[in-house]
Amino acid sequence: MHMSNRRPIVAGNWKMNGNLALIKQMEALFSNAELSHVDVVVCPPFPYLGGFNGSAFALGGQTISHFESGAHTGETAASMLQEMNCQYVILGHSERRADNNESNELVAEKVDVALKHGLIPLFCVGEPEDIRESGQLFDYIAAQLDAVISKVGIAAFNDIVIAYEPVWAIGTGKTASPAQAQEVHAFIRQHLAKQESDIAKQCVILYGGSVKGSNAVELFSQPDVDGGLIGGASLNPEDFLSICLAAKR
Ligand SMILES: O=C[C@H](O)COP(=O)(O)O
Repeated sequence: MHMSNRRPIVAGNWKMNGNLALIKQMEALFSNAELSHVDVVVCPPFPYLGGFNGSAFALGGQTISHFESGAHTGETAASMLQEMNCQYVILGHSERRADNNESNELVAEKVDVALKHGLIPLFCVGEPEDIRESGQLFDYIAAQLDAVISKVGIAAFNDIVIAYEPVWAIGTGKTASPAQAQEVHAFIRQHLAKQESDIAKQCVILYGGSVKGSNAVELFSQPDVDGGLIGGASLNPEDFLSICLAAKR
């Protein structure tokens, strides 16, 4: 049997929350934690990226512009995140798709720009509740994946992390069951495998949506779930640490 060597990732998405005090608390707690089994990422709002000192975790942005630079007021370039020591960037989050009308095609352009600047996209896919109820779940996820595959090519998925986040589970306390998460993660892997089976086996796929210390072990123990993208619980250092400790060993 082929054994994957996928390394777990737990990423905290602070969204538009947090402050300098939270950075201090996080750094104090995480600098003494034994987390050699997992890559921990924190994605704070842009102004706070420069406020982190230690190397207890990697940093990520929450979006980038699809432009490289220039007269685009309010936007942030991939090269700037790279200069501010970011290794990751969240792209295609459902909140940006909804609040900022980000289409599958725009998300694909951003993934392309991120890769060109050496950032690892945390590329989010996931269905709203009505899509799941109408039986279009897999077509919907496939279209989100295909837009990026056709823009950057399947080989680029060596350097892309996928996050499956069912929209109905985000910030609602309504977590996908471990079986529901596994079903979609397996589908994503099979969909990639239609193009390139080794890349499908190696691709890290995170689950996001109301992950907490109390449900993380069960979610992360699913065979195709390689970690999590954590919103609300990433704002509480102890909760976030317990989720990181729950990653597969
Ligand atoms: O990016 C993180 C997700 O949107 C999950 O958020 P949540 O953990 O608050 O449900």
